[in-house]
Amino acid sequence: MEANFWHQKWAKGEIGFHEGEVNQLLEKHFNVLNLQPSQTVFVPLCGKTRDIAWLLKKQQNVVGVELNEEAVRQLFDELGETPEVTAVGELIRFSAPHVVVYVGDFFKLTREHVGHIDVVYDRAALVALPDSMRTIYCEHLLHVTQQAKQLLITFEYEQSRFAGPPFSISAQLVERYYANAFAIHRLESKPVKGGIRGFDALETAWSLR
Ligand SMILES: C[S@@+](CC[C@H](N)C(=O)[O-])C[C@H]1O[C@@H](n2cnc3c(N)ncnc32)[C@H](O)[C@@H]1O
Repeated sequence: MEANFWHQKWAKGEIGFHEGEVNQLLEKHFNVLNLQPSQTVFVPLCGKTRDIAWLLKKQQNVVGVELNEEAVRQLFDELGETPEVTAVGELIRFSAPHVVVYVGDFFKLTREHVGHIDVVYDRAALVALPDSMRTIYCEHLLHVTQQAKQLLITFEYEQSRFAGPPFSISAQLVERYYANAFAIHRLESKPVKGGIRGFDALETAWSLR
């Protein structure tokens, strides 16, 4: 997916992926992560997810990355924070107490940018990318986070029904991307209310550790 595809989605307000409230699977399965207060959660391709506010309330530190600057401005507005904004090479760093979000391309992010990461929370990031980008996404994610354990949330549906995003991610695909790095456990699968574009779909939470 080209950057312009996403910038247009944000400009037109076509952000059906944005939940507007905390993700229920995150809320339900957060405890399996065994995080201590002040540990750091990395949220790739974060948009303006409300999950960040929820993680901050749980006393976690959060690092995110998002292509669209306006989305990140809205994220900080909704957090009630005025971010400090600094240019860092090709990225722009927005920061407030306990939260840093880089504006720019995830693939330009380095280990130095993110620092030590305890857990990755991937909701609607892996599923946002086409097959051709997913292997390199997973490799880069493992590299920058030094293989931090993950709570991964995916969708699964009959891919022939429509072209993504979101793309359908089967258990076999999760294995293909991550079996070399992690033990993979399906925590829960539940139907997506109203489906995706009217088609039946499952939302699944995975523990990768
Ligand atoms: C499907 S949305 C999910 C957003 C968020 N995770 C959520 O749950 O609401 C995918 C997001 O990834 C961003 N994105 C896409 N490609 C990216 C890239 N290469 N680097 C950083 N962000 C990217 C898009 O702008 C979009 O906001």
